Amino acid sequence: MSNAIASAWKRIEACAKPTLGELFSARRDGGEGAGEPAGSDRVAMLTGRIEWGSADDGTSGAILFDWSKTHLDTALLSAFEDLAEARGFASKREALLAGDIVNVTEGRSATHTAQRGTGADADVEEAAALHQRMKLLVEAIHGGALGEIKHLIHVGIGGSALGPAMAINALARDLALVDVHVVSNIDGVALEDAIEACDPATTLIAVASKTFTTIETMTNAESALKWLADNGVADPSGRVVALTASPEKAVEWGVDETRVLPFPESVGGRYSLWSSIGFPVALGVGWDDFSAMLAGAQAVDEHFASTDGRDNLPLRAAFADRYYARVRGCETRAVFAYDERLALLPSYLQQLEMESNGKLVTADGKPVDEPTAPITWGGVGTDAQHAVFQLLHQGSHLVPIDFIASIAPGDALDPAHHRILLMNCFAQGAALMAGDKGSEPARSYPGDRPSATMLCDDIDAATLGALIAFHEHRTFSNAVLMGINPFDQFGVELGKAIARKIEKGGESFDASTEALLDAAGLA
Ligand SMILES: O=P(O)(O)OC[C@H]1O[C@](O)(CO)[C@@H](O)[C@@H]1O
Repeated sequence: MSNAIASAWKRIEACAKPTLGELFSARRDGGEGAGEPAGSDRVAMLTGRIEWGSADDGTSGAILFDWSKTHLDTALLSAFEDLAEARGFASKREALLAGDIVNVTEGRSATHTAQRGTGADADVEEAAALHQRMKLLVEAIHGGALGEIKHLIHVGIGGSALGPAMAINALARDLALVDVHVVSNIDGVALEDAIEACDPATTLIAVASKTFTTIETMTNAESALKWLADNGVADPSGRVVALTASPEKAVEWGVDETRVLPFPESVGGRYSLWSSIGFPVALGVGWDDFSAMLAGAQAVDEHFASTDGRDNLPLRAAFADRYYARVRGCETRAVFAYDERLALLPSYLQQLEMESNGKLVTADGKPVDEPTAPITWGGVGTDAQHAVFQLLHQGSHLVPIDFIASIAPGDALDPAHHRILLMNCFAQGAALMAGDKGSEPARSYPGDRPSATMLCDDIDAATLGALIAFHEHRTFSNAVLMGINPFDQFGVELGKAIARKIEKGGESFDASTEALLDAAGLA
């Protein structure tokens, strides 16, 4: 570790640890904290907005990012700025956005931002050409080129499924043009659920796999085609669209080249919603919404690319993430979406953050000397309040929390629904921070528990794009602060290799695994 990195951490660790209450009042013992912004000045210091679009054409939107209920203060912000500088944050960000090799272990660039127009010219042009093909295909399908299509079964897993599933769940509630079902699990129950809801005569299958080799996806795809064939579809392969970075494999598998939408190898699976992996979103809710999602993400890219230090909101969020993981020993971070439309966001962020930053070595192969990605978990408010918030308020773990909410409601019912939803969201943040002494130990709340709030104007396609891009850049910023490569995922390979060996047979394993195989009749 360089001296500059070590000394930035020394400063961070030596910072005083005022409580959130003290930070808001700037009153501390011994006169400490004099000059520290308090009250609304603190809120102003730690709150920022990212906006996009124009009110004239109805495309405007914004997200307010309020990190004031975290323990970040001026001393920590400045020490973390030094850490970011020591880690070469600005040049690493530039390398990412210029399409340089940032995924060093695989010798690749990471060009997901180019898919929404932020990146090197050649990458942006390649993305525009892909989007043009995708748009033509979506419009042709909507226009009946493949016959009447009412349903899409999107088969994929991990990054090839979580983004489409989340986006469809958020955006296709009232206006689905095509009824989309995302099937990921190899458990046949998942595909059965989808096919029961679809009419084979009007169903299209999208096979989404970057590698086009993933066993779950290929097995589900074969079964989906068999279902079409068994149910009177004369040419099942004529009903398949392939979304992949391995177009030759898709063609070999039997998909007509005109229905293969190839995205670049440099777009990572968990960063691929912007590429042809977003096809079900475009087909399900229309091209305009898919484009709006890209535009919302691009607005965040612009902020991320052009804002320095503590004012860079994804980087500021990463300062707090690193602080809680390393200084306060928090092993998890929870995300609660106070909006039914974002019900699948916590699972999406789980993959994004844990697959990117759950690592043991730095980008140059040395052991990481700090805790890497915390475990991301979460759920939907207010349901989670009545299930897991007991531990968050009174448990022995310190869990930094993100709240995400929308000012505009997603429902047309009595406004009381949305009012109560938002009041609950804000009340939880306030209660976690303030605590309460209570009349007896069991009824007391320690307080001083941190949270951040992302308050969206509305949940629409652009907002969803902006939220995801914010978390992509937050994840990247965390990786830079730790010196790790967020773009590989070798940790998932060993289990896959052992599953292949089991399938092949002829190898023996440990006694427990052998006994389990035996008990299940797989030995
Ligand atoms: O898109 P593919 O190649 O089928 O891979 C699916 C998922 O599997 C993983 O490689 C993990 O096993 C993810 O990174 C990826 O999103």
